[in-house]
Amino acid sequence: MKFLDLAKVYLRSGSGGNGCISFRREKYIEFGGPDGGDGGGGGDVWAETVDGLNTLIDFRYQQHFFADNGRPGMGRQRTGKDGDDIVLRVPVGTEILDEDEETVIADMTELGQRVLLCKGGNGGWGNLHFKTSTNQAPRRANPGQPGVERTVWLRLKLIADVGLLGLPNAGKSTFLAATSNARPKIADYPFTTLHPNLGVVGVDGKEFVVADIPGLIEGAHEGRGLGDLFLGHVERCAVLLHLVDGSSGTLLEDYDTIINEIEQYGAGLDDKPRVTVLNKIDTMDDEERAFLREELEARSGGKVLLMSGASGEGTTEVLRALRAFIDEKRLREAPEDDSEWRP
Ligand SMILES: Nc1nc2c(ncn2[C@@H]2O[C@H](COP(=O)(O)OP(=O)(O)OP(=O)(O)O)[C@@H](O)[C@H]2O)c(=O)[nH]1
Ligand SMILES: [Mg+2]
Repeated sequence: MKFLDLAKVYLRSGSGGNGCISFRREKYIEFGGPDGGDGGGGGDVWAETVDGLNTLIDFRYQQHFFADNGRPGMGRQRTGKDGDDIVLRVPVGTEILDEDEETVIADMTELGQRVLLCKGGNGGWGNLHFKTSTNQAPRRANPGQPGVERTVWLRLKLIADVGLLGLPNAGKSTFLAATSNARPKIADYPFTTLHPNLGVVGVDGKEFVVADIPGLIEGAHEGRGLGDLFLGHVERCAVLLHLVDGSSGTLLEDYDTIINEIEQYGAGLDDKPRVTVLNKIDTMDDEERAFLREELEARSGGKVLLMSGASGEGTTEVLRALRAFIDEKRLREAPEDDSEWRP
């Protein structure tokens, strides 16, 4: 089971522009000297860590990054325009690997870190450069150097911000599918190997990662050993989202089952902030909603949100509640040196 986000990208820096062959032409000057300018440099391809990203999902939509070519030099000593650089914006924590998927080219651990992946080709010299004492009218200029092509992998260890809890059939997958529709489930990446019950959801322009973790609780329950990787992820969750199926007819028992499992599991899971949701409210009328909510609030000792993953009702409020806990945790953990802060 891997919580890794992977993306393969194709990069190419720009070629340099050709140098120019040209001679001065002015009134009263019969044989003007060479005045051909140099070609512009080709654009580079860089990677840079930026704020506000915590997945590689953008690279699902764009995999080719080609920087612009430099423009050729021109007469009257004019240098060609440089090609624009192109910058891959990646989250902090991204590793960049060579095509072999083993050689690490760069480990992007700090905010604002920049690494050059493909250098643009140099522009060629114009004939101005080739003037010598013996040759005052060189008919020679250099071509621009070609750009560099390269394929690299981006690899990011995903941090699950939210752990999704609930009995089988509570509606976890439905919730993930409904809330991650604008940003598709990570499992749908054509180029990743991920646990399927993991999704990226977005609310108010920020995204976070929700991981379905009941498998892990069942595992603990049966006394099976669990990988450190997995535990690490749960420990780093900012908040747990507990979905309780309001249509099961066994609301409080269902709730207790999960709470017992959390307590047995240990690893600080029961100290995590929790958002409790009464799900499948599309099956109930207002009276039933109010009644079940009251029951659940009394049992959980906290606020209960109402939601239907199927109809979408209440999902935004749930996402916002999760978001608030995530923001709070990130603020709390922000070091004095804010370079590691990851929104
Ligand atoms: N009426 C209604 N049905 C829902 C809702 N959410 C899920 N369901 C149904 O409940 C059943 C289980 O939904 P899933 O999303 O697969 O539940 P799950 O929690 O992922 O289940 P497991 O993967 O088995 O743990 C499906 O038949 C869904 O169509 C809801 O909000 N309203
Ligand atoms: Mg499911």
